[in-house]
Amino acid sequence: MKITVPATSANLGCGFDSIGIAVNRYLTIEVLEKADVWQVEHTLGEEIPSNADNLLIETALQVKSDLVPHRIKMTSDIPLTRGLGSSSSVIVAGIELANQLGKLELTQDEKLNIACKIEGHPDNVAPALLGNLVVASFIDGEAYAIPLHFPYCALLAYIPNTELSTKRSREVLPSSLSFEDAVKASAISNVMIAALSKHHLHLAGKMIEQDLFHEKYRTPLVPEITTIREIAKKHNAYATYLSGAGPTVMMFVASNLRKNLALELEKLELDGEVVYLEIDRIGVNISGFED
Ligand SMILES: Nc1ncnc2c1ncn2[C@@H]1O[C@H](COP(=O)(O)OP(=O)(O)O)[C@@H](O)[C@H]1O
Ligand SMILES: N[C@@H](CCOP(=O)(O)O)C(=O)O
Repeated sequence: MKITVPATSANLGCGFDSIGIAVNRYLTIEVLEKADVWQVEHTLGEEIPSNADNLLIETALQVKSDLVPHRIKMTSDIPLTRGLGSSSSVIVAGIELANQLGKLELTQDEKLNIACKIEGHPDNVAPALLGNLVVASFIDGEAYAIPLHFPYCALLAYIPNTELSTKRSREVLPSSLSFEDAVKASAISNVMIAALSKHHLHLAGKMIEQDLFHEKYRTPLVPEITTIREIAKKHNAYATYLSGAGPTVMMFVASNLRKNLALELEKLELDGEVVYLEIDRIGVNISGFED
């Protein structure tokens, strides 16, 4: 059996902790034979455990504690700690692993609620589970998610070589906003999602870049976003935003303009890669299950 989960790009600027898209980088786990203890074979680096301490297994055992251990092959082209939802992909894979091995027949809502409880916010786990664009909430332990069609446009990401953990990037956020700012921030996000749902990418992009929730606090951690945004604007990109907690910077741009924008960004010779991405429309996928 194989379980494949896409990467995700959360927030879309003003949709902090609520809105995210699935993108075409993937974590795949292949469930091999039963074993005495859990084994996770991977080449993701020494910091990632290869035993039951791996987040995949920790998650699966939180869902069902008496699962029979297996040997698992894990592969991933989602860069870790870069703002592309690597932890959420593993959490969603772990829930699905427990669901399949434990024959739990969990509903999408149940999977979403478990994933949100573990991750703490819904904006990565919801699109990892459902694909496409998802608007979600996780309040007082209860999660809701509405999948929407993300309009056709190209994605371009600048992925720095440096890591920035979500935990660290959340530490710079304020503990409260004024009532006035909260009203503005929510109105901006409401218009953004309405514009996306009507495929008005220009207006959606304008709103994405007016975020009041998090980007201004995080910009000192990813200062290159300012230059990238200026160049993206010159190339008529719809929007530039900090993907998740960063440090990846995501751009939405018309397909015919993406190549020139990428070439221009490469000229900056930043310490990172400029990569083409597309929307994943499917979310988690299970294949080859044998009883
Ligand atoms: N394939 C994986 N297996 C086990 N743990 C993982 C894997 N991918 C990510 N993680 C865990 O998630 C952490 C990164 O999560 P986080 O800081 O939220 O960044 P990201 O934006 O990549 O989700 C890693 O340091 C690691 O602990
Ligand atoms: N809303 C969260 C999203 C974190 O996404 P990640 O991909 O960086 O884990 C935040 O902005 O903290």
